[in-house]
Amino acid sequence: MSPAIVTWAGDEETAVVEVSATGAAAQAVHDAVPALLDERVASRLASQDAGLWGEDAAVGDRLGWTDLHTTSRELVERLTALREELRAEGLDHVVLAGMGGASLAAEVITGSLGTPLTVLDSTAPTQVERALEGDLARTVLVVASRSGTTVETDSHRRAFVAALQAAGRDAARHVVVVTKPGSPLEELAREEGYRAVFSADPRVGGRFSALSAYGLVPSALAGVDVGRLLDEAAEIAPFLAEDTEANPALVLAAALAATRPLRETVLLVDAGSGLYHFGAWAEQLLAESLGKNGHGLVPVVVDEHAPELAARGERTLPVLLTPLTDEDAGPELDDVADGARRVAVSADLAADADATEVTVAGSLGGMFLLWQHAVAVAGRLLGVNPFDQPDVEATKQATREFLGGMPSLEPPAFSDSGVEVRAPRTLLAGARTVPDAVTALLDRLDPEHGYLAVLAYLDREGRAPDLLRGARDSLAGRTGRPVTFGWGPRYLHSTGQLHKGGPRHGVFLMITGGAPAHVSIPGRDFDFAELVTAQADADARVLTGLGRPVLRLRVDTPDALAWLTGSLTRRTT
Ligand SMILES: O=P(O)(O)OC[C@H]1O[C@H](O)[C@H](O)[C@@H](O)[C@@H]1O
Repeated sequence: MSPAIVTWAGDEETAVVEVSATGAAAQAVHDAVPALLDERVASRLASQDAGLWGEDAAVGDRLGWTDLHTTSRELVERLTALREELRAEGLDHVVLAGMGGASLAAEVITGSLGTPLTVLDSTAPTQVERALEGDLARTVLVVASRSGTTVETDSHRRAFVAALQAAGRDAARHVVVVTKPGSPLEELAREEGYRAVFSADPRVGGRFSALSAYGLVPSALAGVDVGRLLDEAAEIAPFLAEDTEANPALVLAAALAATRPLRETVLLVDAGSGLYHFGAWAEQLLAESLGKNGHGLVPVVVDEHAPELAARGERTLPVLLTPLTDEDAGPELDDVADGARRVAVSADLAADADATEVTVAGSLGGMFLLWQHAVAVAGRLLGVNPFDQPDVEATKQATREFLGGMPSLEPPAFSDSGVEVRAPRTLLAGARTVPDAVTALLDRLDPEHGYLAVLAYLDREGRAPDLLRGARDSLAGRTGRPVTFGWGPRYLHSTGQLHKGGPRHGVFLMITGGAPAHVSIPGRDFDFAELVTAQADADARVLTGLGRPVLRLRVDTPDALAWLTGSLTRRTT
């Protein structure tokens, strides 16, 4: 077995990021990094060489993210001024409407620093209703959408503007927009005279946009010192550009994408990193960047007690997100390979080098940039273009068709204890109870490569998260296979790409429903309840059309949800 690897980068005093790899992950680093050095991949990426992913990959101008720590600087002063201005008017409650890359980073940044921010990336009517019931007189709505056409974000904007007007407010003074230059949203913002418009660098895609206006505007308005975040990224950037074996991005990329056989399940484990929901951000980055053309890694966000960690298979790579502490700062300075900077590779870790594991630690700004570089290089290793998401559109198109009047999916096959069950007859195989229907779905799991995705189109606030977490763990224990969890429609902008475009090994348990609530979307002929239903119907139809097994369970009352999750948990322990 190959010796363990640890590499880190930072100034003379402390490491700012650290990556280690053991077992098969260390072997992958030994095997793959030399070629990355020969091909000068790190320096070419840092200088935005679009040819790194092959002649045919339409990478075009998608590499603007590599120097955001420099180009975003100019935002800092403007944001500080705007925050002061808003505060002076009593506008101190920030709501962010944005899907996927337009909100995940801000959620991590503000959550990690304990700064309050309401992230609205749900179309569950009761959840939207609750957000609208906040103190509107104090609310600043940040509408973030690169394309400017995302239906959820547009619907949230419409609902908020109407609520602000109904509350007698000058709504335009409460709205701040982040979008790309020339988008329909930018045009609308100018027409409506919204408070501020931030034109974000069009060369930066959503999941690579943490350090752009998408991550920085809502965070700064909520109260974060975003200059510090850029400083942290700037500290690590030179190390990521170096064609050396100590480059932590090359080490992480190789550990992720060059194991033989490929460890296709990546367990993202928060081991006390202190970073809030970093796993959810990295999940989108991995799933959308690498999950396409039948290839990809399946990221699974878990805690340290997840059954998947106890039963690590041959194809599972645990990636532990750990805190960056002085004790963790790596070997003594004597071991430093490059005298000028504290960056080194050690081949003699005391750790159990046979167990395959990766650990990653870093400052928040450093972590964003490290992972983006690593995933871009992993795309090259896996032979995919990390900057497109070719399969996301299918569900958007089907959603439009359902909203345009296409009849909803089939009637339920049967109901059991308040749970409506829908699935193709071939999948149900005669099941007449919920537990039997779930067993029929799990029977479809490939024992070597399969994963189960639990997808919940439910109100995310309240008891649902706890109930579903327990059910997820139980299903993972019962099947011995990885179980991912995603809130709909949020996951459509994250793992949705992988479900449809990645390896054909997923089986899908979709849970929908909730209390009846009518929350209208001004100017549209559908409301939030119809929108969320259309989105679930659409994704189920697209997945089924691709031959993926999908079991749909509808629960309309809290009791039915509690019964369902109890039944999933009981059956599995
Ligand atoms: O920023 P927007 O254009 O609204 O897009 C938001 C999200 O939607 C799409 O579905 C993409 O798959 C995501 O990568 C993106 O982050």
